[in-house]
Amino acid sequence: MSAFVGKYADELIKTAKYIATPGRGILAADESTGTIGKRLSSINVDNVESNRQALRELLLTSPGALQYISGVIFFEETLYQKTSGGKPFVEVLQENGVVPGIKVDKGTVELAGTNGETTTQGFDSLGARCAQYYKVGARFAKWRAVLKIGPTEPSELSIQQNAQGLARYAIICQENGLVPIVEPELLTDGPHDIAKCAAVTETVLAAVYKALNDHHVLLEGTLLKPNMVTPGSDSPKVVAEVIAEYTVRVMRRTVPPAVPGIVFLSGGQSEEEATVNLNAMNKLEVLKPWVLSFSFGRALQQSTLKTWAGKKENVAKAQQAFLVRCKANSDATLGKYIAGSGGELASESLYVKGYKY
Ligand SMILES: O=P(O)(O)OC[C@H]1O[C@](O)(COP(=O)(O)O)[C@@H](O)[C@@H]1O
Repeated sequence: MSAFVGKYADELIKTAKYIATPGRGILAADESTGTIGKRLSSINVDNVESNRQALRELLLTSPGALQYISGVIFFEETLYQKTSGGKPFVEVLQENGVVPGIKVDKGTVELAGTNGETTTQGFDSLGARCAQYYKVGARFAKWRAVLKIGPTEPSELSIQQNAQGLARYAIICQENGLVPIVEPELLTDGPHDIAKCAAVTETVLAAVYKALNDHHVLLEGTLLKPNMVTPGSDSPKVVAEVIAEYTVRVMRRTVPPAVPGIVFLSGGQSEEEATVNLNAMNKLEVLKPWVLSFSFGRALQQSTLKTWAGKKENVAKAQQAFLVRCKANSDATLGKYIAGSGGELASESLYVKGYKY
């Protein structure tokens, strides 16, 4: 049987295509309570709901920024939050032509018998949760599978479990009207070189697309959120043009043209690195049948977070920093970013060894 064509098929295709509009990308503001706690503690701010709300309000009401953003991923708590003036965040997005999205996974657990490999949880009542999120305005979802590169990793077990998980999640979303963002992230930790990352990313993506096909997922109504292909964190760095060449080659070998957009995660790269790498991919003169854009968390928020530092009097300056990064990444989706023009804090490394999300 070919792809599932449920009642939402046309809408899914339209939404996925809209999110993948050149010049726009996704703000990943879906940090779970634990993850946002780490970000807030880096600026000495308590991880309480009012502070989480304040940070998200700062981002979403940033003057001019949303013109560069086509979708925002929320954590469940944020989906139901409002501005201090009482307007639901979902409405703020809708008024600006931005699609609200929701993280539906429930984090990772260790696969027994492996060297710390994981699978992602969140299938309990997933269909009902998706239906409820659709009711309150969400139109796309995200589920993150995490794999690592090591001497014997990723194992076949981890590749298969994570590919099956992503595919099962994707079809449940589509049955309920949400465009699934399929996110198989290979962590950057390790001494491997870029060729190794390329080989492993290729194998993992091939398994993911086989599983999506097996589960009858409508590819036109999906988006892919992969890691960029880079050397491991303990290996010498390479220039953006090399990263672009390896990354686009792997995508060309594995991602069907039916997929409208590939929205990269930033995975601990500095804001500037992530933007420059995306820009280099879009400058490559080879056939790229999908839009190449961003779904950055840290690489869109870091200088904003630092500038804000939890203080009301810094909000306007922090919003200015956010606008600069949004515009920089928008330019990068068009291959028009001028390196170094994206703010002074943007080159700071965001990599943390063995980072637990
Ligand atoms: O563990 P969590 O809380 O789901 O967070 C993982 C984060 O990683 C992402 O998938 C990608 O974020 P980065 O661009 O910072 O790597 C975000 O969408 C998400 O907030």
